[in-house]
Amino acid sequence: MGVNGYGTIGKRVADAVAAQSDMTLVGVTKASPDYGVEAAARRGYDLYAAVEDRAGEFAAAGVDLTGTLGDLLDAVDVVVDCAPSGVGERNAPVYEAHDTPAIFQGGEDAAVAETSFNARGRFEAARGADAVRVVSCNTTALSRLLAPLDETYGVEKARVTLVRRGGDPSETNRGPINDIVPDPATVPSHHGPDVNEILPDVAVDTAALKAPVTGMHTHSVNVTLETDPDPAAVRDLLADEDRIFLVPEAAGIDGAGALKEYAADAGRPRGDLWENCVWEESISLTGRDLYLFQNVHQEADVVPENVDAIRAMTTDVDAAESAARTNETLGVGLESRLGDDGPARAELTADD
Ligand SMILES: NC(=O)C1=CN([C@@H]2O[C@H](COP(=O)(O)OP(=O)(O)OC[C@H]3O[C@@H](n4cnc5c(N)ncnc54)[C@H](OP(=O)(O)O)[C@@H]3O)[C@@H](O)[C@H]2O)C=CC1
Ligand SMILES: O=C(OP(=O)(O)O)[C@H](O)COP(=O)(O)O
Repeated sequence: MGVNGYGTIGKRVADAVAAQSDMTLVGVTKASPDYGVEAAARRGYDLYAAVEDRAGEFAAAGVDLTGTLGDLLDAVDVVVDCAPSGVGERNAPVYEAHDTPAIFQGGEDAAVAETSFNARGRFEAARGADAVRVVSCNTTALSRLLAPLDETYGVEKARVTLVRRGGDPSETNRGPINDIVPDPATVPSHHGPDVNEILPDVAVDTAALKAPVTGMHTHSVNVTLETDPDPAAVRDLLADEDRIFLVPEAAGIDGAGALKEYAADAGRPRGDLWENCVWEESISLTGRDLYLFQNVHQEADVVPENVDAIRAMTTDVDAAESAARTNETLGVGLESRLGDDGPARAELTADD
């Protein structure tokens, strides 16, 4: 497969694909010969020009290219488009011209693909598809949370407030710098309808803000269930989800900064958190109303989803097996030894 757009998401998807024994990363593309080319070179990834007219910039910078986007498309059985939001849609005709199935990201409108994708909530719809859209980080996290709740208890209505990061750490041109703003000011935000691209029968209203932070998004979640389980049962249900990390109260992790530090200490590449991070002590019920807080690492949580989307499109591997393979190769499924289910100190290994 190939990655068209070796940026924040693209470089992570490239590494995740390269780690799969049943996949081959043929190469990646960039539009400009900036520092990202060194990351690709260190990993031995063949580099292609995303924009043919700009290939000369690479030669001028002394950067060797293997070819252009067209060459890459002719060499792969699927391309993962990780271009900036809205650019993927412009790339779609090129993929079609090369008869190369494509995976798009959440910055594209749902109409760019035959189906939106989330391994937990909507896997089979991507089987054999020519165009699939992996929903964005927020929608990925909400789909992972609402799918087991709806399956087990029924969801009467979900209401979520999203406090989104203003931009990624490397994006110095974004904000807000000194404000917290409704974004969009209209309610509901686009996130609810995006969740319905994955879980069409779940009623969910979302309201979104942007804050002057870069590390992670934070969700304040309220779900009215159709039954009234006890909090321990909900906790156990979420604990069984490999892509949900229950942050134990005893760990003293109080926000994104500590979460990212925890991930780095755990040896995660780039300090990435592929999992939803749910504060365990926040899980509470008032009658049928469930409440919890979760953090979302926007740069990372869509990465295992892209790997599973490739399998859904190009193989007959089922959802459970694909997720198990992806989780095993990447090491998805954080558990703190300070939590009830965590490995005892004696069981911890250097890889934990
Ligand atoms: N960042 C995030 O938090 C998340 C992003 N997404 C989605 O993922 C997608 C990518 O976002 P992100 O990784 O942040 O973007 P970045 O800006 O970090 O990376 C975009 C990459 O695309 C390359 N590029 C530029 N123009 C083209 C083109 N015409 N064709 C192909 N590649 C091109 C850029 O090359 P160069 O660097 O050389 O200019 C860069 O490598 C978007 O749809 C976004 O909405 C989804 C979830 C979270
Ligand atoms: O928050 C995100 O998308 P979403 O809010 O549309 O779910 C992604 O992190 C991409 O966000 P950006 O388009 O502000 O970089």
